[in-house]
Order: sequence, then structure tokens, then C-alpha cells
Amino acid sequence: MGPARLDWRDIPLARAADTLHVAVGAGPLGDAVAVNMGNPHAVFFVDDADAVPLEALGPGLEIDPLFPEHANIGVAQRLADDRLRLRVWERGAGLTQACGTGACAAAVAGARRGLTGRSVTVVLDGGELGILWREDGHVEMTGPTAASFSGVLPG
Ligand SMILES: N[C@H](CCC[C@H](N)C(=O)O)C(=O)O
Repeated sequence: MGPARLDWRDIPLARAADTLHVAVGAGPLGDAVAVNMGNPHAVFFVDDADAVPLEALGPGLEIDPLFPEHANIGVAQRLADDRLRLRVWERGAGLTQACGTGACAAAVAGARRGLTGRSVTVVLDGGELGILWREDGHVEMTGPTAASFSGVLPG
């Protein structure tokens, strides 16, 4: 998936900040980890990811002025040293069944916070992904594939 970028300029954030503790939030969510996986992510660690009203909080957080290019909003729950539960409000899309870059961002965020190791399984609504944050900074993602639909473009 390429390298995780962690400098505030690369997220990007609107002003200088420690991307391990970003002062942004809404409702019960606060203190995000910001990660760029080719797109901007903010990850909030919570006790119960399924209890967070992400459909209510996501729209405002996505467009917070701190995120000049807007952001994907993840809520992550540590299940074990090598396991995270994750839900993602995707920039421009809303809640989705799974988000690969979001899973990478959450794994990087969990390792940076010392909540998990660098190799984790991320449990999304749509299934599980294996994520490895390599020592060289690149992130590997492993998981099943499935056909969702097929079609034919006219013309
Ligand atoms: N669905 C894609 C990410 C799309 C993220 C998009 N919402 C953005 O803001 O860049 C994935 O699984 O990684």
C-alpha cells in the first residue's frame, strides 16, 4: 500500500501538530491519530467502536477545518495486541463495509500509540484484513477477494 506518512504537512493538517495526538473531536471522540496512506485519515481509539454514532459524527469531522483536504474518519477498538475492530466514515462516501487504507491507517495508529504490535488483523463490517507496518515504513495488506458485481458499459 506504500508508506504511511506521518508528518502533519503530509496528512495534510491545516497547522503544525503532533500527528500522534491531534486536537480534533466531536461528541465522545477526541485526540486522534492522523495518518496519510495516500489519502488523509484520522483514527480515534475508543472502548467500543460499535457504540460510536459515526453516522452522526462523521460528516462534521470529515470536513473539520483542521483537514484542508478533508479526512476519512476511523473509530478503532483494541481487541488484542494483534487485533483491532474498525469502522470508517469515508471521505465523500460515508460509512462503508470496509476501507483498506483505513485499516492500514488504524494499524499504524495502533502501533504508534503502543496499543498493538506492527502486525494486526483488522476486523471490519465486511470482513478481516491482515495489516503489517514494515520497518521500512511501507504497509502490507492481506485479505480475501470476492466479486461484488459485474456489468457491461453501453457503447
Ligand atoms: N475505499 C478505499 C479508500 C477510499 C478513501 C476515500 N474515501 C478517500 O477519501 O480517499 C479503500 O478501501 O482504501
